[in-house]
Order: sequence, then C-alpha cells, then structure tokens
Amino acid sequence: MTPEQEEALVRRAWEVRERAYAPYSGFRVGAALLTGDGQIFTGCNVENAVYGATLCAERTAVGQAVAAGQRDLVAIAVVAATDALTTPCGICRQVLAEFGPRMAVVVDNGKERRRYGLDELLPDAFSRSHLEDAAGRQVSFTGP
Ligand SMILES: O=c1ccn([C@H]2C[C@H](O)[C@@H](CO)O2)c(=O)[nH]1
Ligand SMILES: [Zn+2]
Repeated sequence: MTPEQEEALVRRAWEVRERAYAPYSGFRVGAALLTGDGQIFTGCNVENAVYGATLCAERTAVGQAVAAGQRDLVAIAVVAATDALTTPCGICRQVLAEFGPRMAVVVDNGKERRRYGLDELLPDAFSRSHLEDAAGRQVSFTGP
C-alpha cells in the first residue's frame, strides 16, 4: 500500500463513519478496504434493537467488497473518535482473515495512527486449510 493509498483509505473511512447507525452505543465507526486491484470499499457500523445483531463497520465493508466480486483484500482502515485507538473486534478479525490473512490494518482516531498486520492481531487463525486437512481433500465452494 502506498502512502497515498493509505491517506485515501483513512479519509474514506472518516467519510463513511458519518453514516454509522449507532443509536444504542453512540459509538460511530468507519472502515475502508483496499483491494488487490486498487479499489476501495467502505462500511460503517449498523446497530440493531437486538444488540447482538449489530454489524461492525469492518464487516459491512467486507460485504460491500465481496458483493462487488472482490475477494482479495490487502488493507483496511478503521476509524473512531476515541482516545484509545479502535482495533477490529475478534469476529471482524476472523472475517477479515478469510479474504486477506496478511492484510495491513491501519487504525486512526484523528490524533494518532497505528499500523498492524492482521496476522499479528489474529495469530494462528483458523482457516479453510484446517477444514481441508480434516476432510483430507479440497473444500469445495460455489462461485468463481
Ligand atoms: O472495531 C470495531 C469496534 C466496534 N464497532 C461497533 C460495534 C457497535 O456498533 C459499537 C460498539 O461496540 O461499535 C465497530 O464497528 N468496529
Ligand atoms: Zn467487529
């Protein structure tokens, strides 16, 4: 990821954060994903009256990318206006690892920015290779 791409990702994440639907927590999060071919897909958190049905910003962004046919994710920016930098939750780390196990994770709170590798946030992640090992064959999936 170039410095220009990182700036664009962080800017797009702040922009989409404006659309966060967070009436229950008041905690607004924006995310922007970079694909291998240089496209950007964004997402915000979408809360629900059934709290557990809430979608994080990172996962709504993954849904946007995959629905557009993009499965090669190389970086994500996650932004929230908190003193402590907001890093992706455990569920999102797992979902991100499906499409970019070595992706860069950039977190920004408007004052401070930090970069991680997803493999450092989720070491020894469970993946399809474990299913293949167990089945003794390739795991089949539909789609191209
Ligand atoms: O990395 C994170 C952490 C939290 N949230 C959302 C989920 C919920 O709407 C609110 C409080 O957890 O913030 C995200 O979208 N991404
Ligand atoms: Zn999450």
